[in-house]
Amino acid sequence: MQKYTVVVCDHIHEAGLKMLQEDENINFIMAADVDKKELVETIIPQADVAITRSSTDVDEFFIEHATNMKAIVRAGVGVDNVNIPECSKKGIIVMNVPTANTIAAVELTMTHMLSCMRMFPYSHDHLKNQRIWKREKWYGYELKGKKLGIIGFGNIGSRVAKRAKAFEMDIVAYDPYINPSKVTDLEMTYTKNFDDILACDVITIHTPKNQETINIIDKEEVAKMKDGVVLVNCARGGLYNEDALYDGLKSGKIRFAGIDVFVKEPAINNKLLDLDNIVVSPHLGANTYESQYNIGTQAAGNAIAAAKGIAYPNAMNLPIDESKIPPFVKPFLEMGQKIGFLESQINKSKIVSIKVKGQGDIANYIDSLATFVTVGALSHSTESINYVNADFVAKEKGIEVESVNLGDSEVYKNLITVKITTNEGTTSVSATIFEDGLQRIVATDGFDIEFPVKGDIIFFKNSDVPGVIGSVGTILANNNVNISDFSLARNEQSEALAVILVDNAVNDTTLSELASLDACISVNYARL
Ligand SMILES: NC(=O)C1=CN([C@@H]2O[C@H](COP(=O)(O)OP(=O)(O)OC[C@H]3O[C@@H](n4cnc5c(N)ncnc54)[C@H](O)[C@@H]3O)[C@@H](O)[C@H]2O)C=CC1
Ligand SMILES: O=C(O)CCC(=O)C(=O)O
Repeated sequence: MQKYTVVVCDHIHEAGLKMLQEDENINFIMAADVDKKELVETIIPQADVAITRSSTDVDEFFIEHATNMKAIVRAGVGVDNVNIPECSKKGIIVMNVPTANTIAAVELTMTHMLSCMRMFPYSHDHLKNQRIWKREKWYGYELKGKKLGIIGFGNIGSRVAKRAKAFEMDIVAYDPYINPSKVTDLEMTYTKNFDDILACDVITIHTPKNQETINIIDKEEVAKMKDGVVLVNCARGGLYNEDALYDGLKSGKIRFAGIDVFVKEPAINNKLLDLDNIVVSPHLGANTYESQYNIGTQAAGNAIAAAKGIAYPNAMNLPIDESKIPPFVKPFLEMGQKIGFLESQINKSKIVSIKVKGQGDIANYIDSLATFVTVGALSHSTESINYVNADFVAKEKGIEVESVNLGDSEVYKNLITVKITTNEGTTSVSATIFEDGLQRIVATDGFDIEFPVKGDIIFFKNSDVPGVIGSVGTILANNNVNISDFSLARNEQSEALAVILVDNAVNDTTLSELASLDACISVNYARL
């Protein structure tokens, strides 16, 4: 009888373990208490499938040893600790369990919010452990009538909003990737201006952790907040910069914080723990019996299906069976995904439609290409998007996806064009791959301009007048931003576009300085 090895790397509910134990095709190894290095070096090489939670990083070291691995099941939502591109390279499918712990995370957020307002753990400790009865010491604040700023209005954020509304809070939501009606239909305020969030009495975050959301609250944002603000983070460590949080709490600018997640976990030596105006929990967002039962059983079921090769529910990547497609197709699919991601960064708003056109032989694979573009375009705003459900998720979000086969290509052997329309405008990017494998964008928004599909890219559009390039160069130099590649093009409307590749990340101050140049029409920035 064929046997498959499923390794459970972190603790999951016993109902899930029982499912694995009882399946006669599964050889199940419980390794939650094994030292991580030993796990990776001695157990992971045997595994067909691994089940992980946030305590096991699926990093290059792990993947290097996953010589037999078909799939990884992340028993939870966030996949920021899974190196998905490396898994794809090795042909390992990554699956998550997206909604099973939503309510647990929502209720923990409310717990933190209330604990902060009433300093509950501190009064409890005073009476229970110190045996002091001092009612006058423990005056708190009410949620009623306070403004709650919610960053990220997905599964968790929207449900926190509904519960907070029942506490008679005024809700202000910031999420550029949803239809504003999702918020306004609930008689809450939708904003595109992040400063409206910073002006709230209580702020909570519920976004994925990615390049755009890391440090979304930093020193500059804390400085803009109301004195005595309360901050809650039950999403991921590092969304609020931990130094900014520490300084804000220490100075009293932030009155209280409720924190479930940390940049480095386990966080037993984190300096935030030294403060007296913080409520902390050891990443317990998903820790309810109900949620762990749901996650454990779903993760085990998915792991069994994947081990047997029957199904890959919630697959987040699609390792391509290269024997089934011509070799030139895979890099185009990868490039299509990058272009979707690029455009979603330069045209940040609710996506209305995605149109993908192909010329040359690649046009025969245009539907697959459209799927990859859709995954790229939605990936940083929703962690539940994958190659299997991309069409479904797009439909659910009211996004029209169209793929067009334009037949032969006149100039390039193969050419793809991706046009993304959002509530705020349209962007278009055409790209090809040259014989030497170089992926190049060859046109964008009506400008014929060539640059590589990688790195940190600034798009600076300006009126075509003298002296602009010099000023742009000076601003970048003054901000220690090193230029690695500079391309320039003009259109017939006397506008110019500079595409500037730089060696390091560009901060908001630099972008604002560029935007303040008289000739500037727009500045956009993307990281690939
Ligand atoms: N503490 C814990 O144990 C748990 C933590 N989580 C974390 O919570 C996060 C959110 O989970 P869900 O609500 O299920 O995900 P979701 O995908 O349903 O919602 C995420 C929302 O964030 C929005 N978003 C993305 N980028 C944004 C940005 N730059 N600014 C504002 N909004 C942005 C998206 O449009 C989306 O509406 C997960 O990514 C995970 O990391 C989830 C479960 C448990
Ligand atoms: O229990 C865990 O592994 C953490 C849950 C979590 O953070 C998630 O699902 O994103």
